[in-house]
Amino acid sequence: MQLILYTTLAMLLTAPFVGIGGIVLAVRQDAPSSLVLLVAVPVGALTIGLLIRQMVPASRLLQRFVDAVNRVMREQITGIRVIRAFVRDENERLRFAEANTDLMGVGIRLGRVQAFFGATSLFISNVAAVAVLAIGGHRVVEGGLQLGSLIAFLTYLTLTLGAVTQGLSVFMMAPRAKVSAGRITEVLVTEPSIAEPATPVTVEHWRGDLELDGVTFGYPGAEVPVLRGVSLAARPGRTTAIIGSTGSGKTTLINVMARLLEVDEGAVRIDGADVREVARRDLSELVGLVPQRAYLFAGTVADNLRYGNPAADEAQLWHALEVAQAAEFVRAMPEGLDTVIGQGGSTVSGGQRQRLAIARVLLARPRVYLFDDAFSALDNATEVAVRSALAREIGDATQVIVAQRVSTIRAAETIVVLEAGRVEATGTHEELLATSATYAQIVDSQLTVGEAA
Ligand SMILES: Nc1ncnc2c1ncn2[C@@H]1O[C@H](COP(=O)(O)OP(=O)(O)OP(=O)(O)O)[C@@H](O)[C@H]1O
Repeated sequence: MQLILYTTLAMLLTAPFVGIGGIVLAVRQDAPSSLVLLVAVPVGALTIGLLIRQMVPASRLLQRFVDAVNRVMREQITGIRVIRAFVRDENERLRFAEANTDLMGVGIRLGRVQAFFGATSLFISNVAAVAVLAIGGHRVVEGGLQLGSLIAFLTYLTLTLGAVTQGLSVFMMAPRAKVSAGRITEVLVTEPSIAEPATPVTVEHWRGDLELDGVTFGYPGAEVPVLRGVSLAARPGRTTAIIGSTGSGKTTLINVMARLLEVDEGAVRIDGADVREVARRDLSELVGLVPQRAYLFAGTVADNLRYGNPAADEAQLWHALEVAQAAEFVRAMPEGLDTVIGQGGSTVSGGQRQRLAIARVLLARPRVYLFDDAFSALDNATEVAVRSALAREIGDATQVIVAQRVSTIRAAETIVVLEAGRVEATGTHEELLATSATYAQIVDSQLTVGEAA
């Protein structure tokens, strides 16, 4: 897109002036020789036009193949460890070679037409020059034309034909630019599915009383909904845990609570206000989420923590780290809070990343904390320490915890058992042991594993 804009400004806009100016000046130098221009310009324009038409499909293909090579390369770089672990190097090499061969094929085809394009325009221009010399030369000999005028005419001729070639060559780039423009437009016209409310509700003091009422949600294009008629309540000052087998919809449920996904039916309410009626900024301050895969940005530890609260001072950062049991390892880092973390948190371990993400959300001081499997990479002792420090720190805020381990959730005031997107049972650990077969099964499987170990 940048290239076509530049060439349009630099060439397409100037070409008509140069072309027309050249013709006018040439005719003024010598009218009879201008007959050559009358033939050369249309012939040149037509031939070049036809060549460009030839290039259009190839240019379009080229853009697609460039895409394919980029896609394969990106996948291979991201998945390099998996490729090595499964010794798929050779297959991947072949996949890359295949994408590259396609690109090379169309590149060569296009290169050939382009080379022909250059040669043809030069040929037309030279034939025209020979014709001018033949006509004009006679007239110079006969004394009807000055030698200087003939040379000047030749210059104007070259200028005019050059302008025609240049002007038309911009169209050569048009097909690729059109493909690119299409993609940019696709992004620009995408409407966010999470809309800002027209008249947002304002609540003076949020308490964080979270309620889900008959929530149904399905991912776009999926045949069956992931969540079906889920109703539950998470009260301030209490811990509500969600447990269920893999794929039962726990992460989806958490995302619906934070309004990162919009419900299809039912409603999510905080302090009685439908989250769709709450301004998105208010909601993001109200609800703090530690996602399943905590993401850290390239930057220092402090930068990452301040993502939760840009105004936090050092003492607040250290306090949050203490609560998240992260202070010790941050202190041990070469530059403490100013240690640079690699992109995506690549230079810290999974457990360290989780603890930094917990510290980050603590700094934001939301009223509702959503922990999506946020303790999974911590050993038992660290998890217990984090959980008890958290409980003291966040006091009467609402806590929703998704976990796989029963030990993480057994003390929660309310445990919700999610099965295939439905609430199968709700209660305390003891109640569920007596009433929910699924819960008893989960507990049993973990005990067995524990005992066997
Ligand atoms: N972005 C998505 N698009 C389409 N389907 C999705 C998407 N994310 C999740 N799903 C589907 O929704 C279902 C529930 O996924 P979800 O991640 O909520 O489960 P979960 O209970 O958190 O699982 P886990 O314990 O493995 O993290 C799965 O069947 C999954 O295939």
